[in-house]
Amino acid sequence: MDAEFSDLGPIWLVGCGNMAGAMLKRWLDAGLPPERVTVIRPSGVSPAKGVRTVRQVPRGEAPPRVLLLGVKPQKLGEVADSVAAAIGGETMLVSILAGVELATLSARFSKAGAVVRAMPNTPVALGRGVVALYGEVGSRKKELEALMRPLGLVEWAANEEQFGQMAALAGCGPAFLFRFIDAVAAAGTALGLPADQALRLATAMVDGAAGLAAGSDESPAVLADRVASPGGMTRKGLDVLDDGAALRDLLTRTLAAADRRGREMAAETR
Ligand SMILES: NC(=O)C1=CN([C@@H]2O[C@H](COP(=O)(O)OP(=O)(O)OC[C@H]3O[C@@H](n4cnc5c(N)ncnc54)[C@H](O)[C@@H]3O)[C@@H](O)[C@H]2O)C=CC1
Ligand SMILES: O=C(O)[C@@H]1CCC=N1
Repeated sequence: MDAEFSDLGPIWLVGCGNMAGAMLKRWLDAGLPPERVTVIRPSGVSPAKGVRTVRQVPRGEAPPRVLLLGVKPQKLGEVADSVAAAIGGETMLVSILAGVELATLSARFSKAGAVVRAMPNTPVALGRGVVALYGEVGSRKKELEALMRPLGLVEWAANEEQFGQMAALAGCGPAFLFRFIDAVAAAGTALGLPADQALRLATAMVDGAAGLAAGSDESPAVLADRVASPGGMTRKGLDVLDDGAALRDLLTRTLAAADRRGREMAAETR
């Protein structure tokens, strides 16, 4: 844990669903004191012991150091006025909303001392996620990075277009990989394996292979070659995936579709 991590906050989470909830879980697991966190959610149900949970953005309280916007992009209008009224110059506003541009956020939350976009993914719950960042946070950069580092790999985007591309790859990516696991399991079932066993094998295989790739200095191409014995089984399978760059083409179209939707959403909320 960073020395300064346990001193971060107060942090308010406006919306605490799948994504903000995953971030909170990891922060608490990493040692963030729960009493530094306030969750604002319609149910009023506390997501974790010791976390103050309220139904509406508090009024008349000292502004938080960090306010994480974690609602769906379509809900921005619903929470914007109460959030704008509650923040101050000491507040760093962190938005995880896909497709809502920095300029839109800065205009709505002009009182905030800093406004930044963050694009996490759900594996942050394990501290093995990715967080893309984009914005001008000035002197708050170290504090923001200390907050995000326990979540996994933290990468800054050079510009907002790149931030959207990072969102398509890493923010959406877990869903694409889950589809891949399902597809491998279905293919194993088609070979003749029992479905439950095929899913167990597919999941463990992806977990182990990803760990190997993450811990290796070799490229994925070299690691694939190490699996493929000359004249053996794997090469025949790779030939199918590589034919006409079939897998690469499929994923290029997949990420492009996600990126395009992010740009459409930005236009809709501009
Ligand atoms: N799910 C993911 O993998 C990722 C999601 N995001 C972004 O995270 C945001 C949330 O997405 P999810 O967590 O997937 O959705 P979600 O639907 O699970 O969470 C949204 C939460 O906002 C709450 N909410 C609704 N109205 C509210 C209000 N007026 N005040 C406070 N809370 C309110 C809902 O009760 C819900 O729990 C979206 O903007 C999305 O673009 C970003 C990266 C990855
Ligand atoms: O699907 C979405 O719009 C969000 C952005 C990245 C992951 N989920």
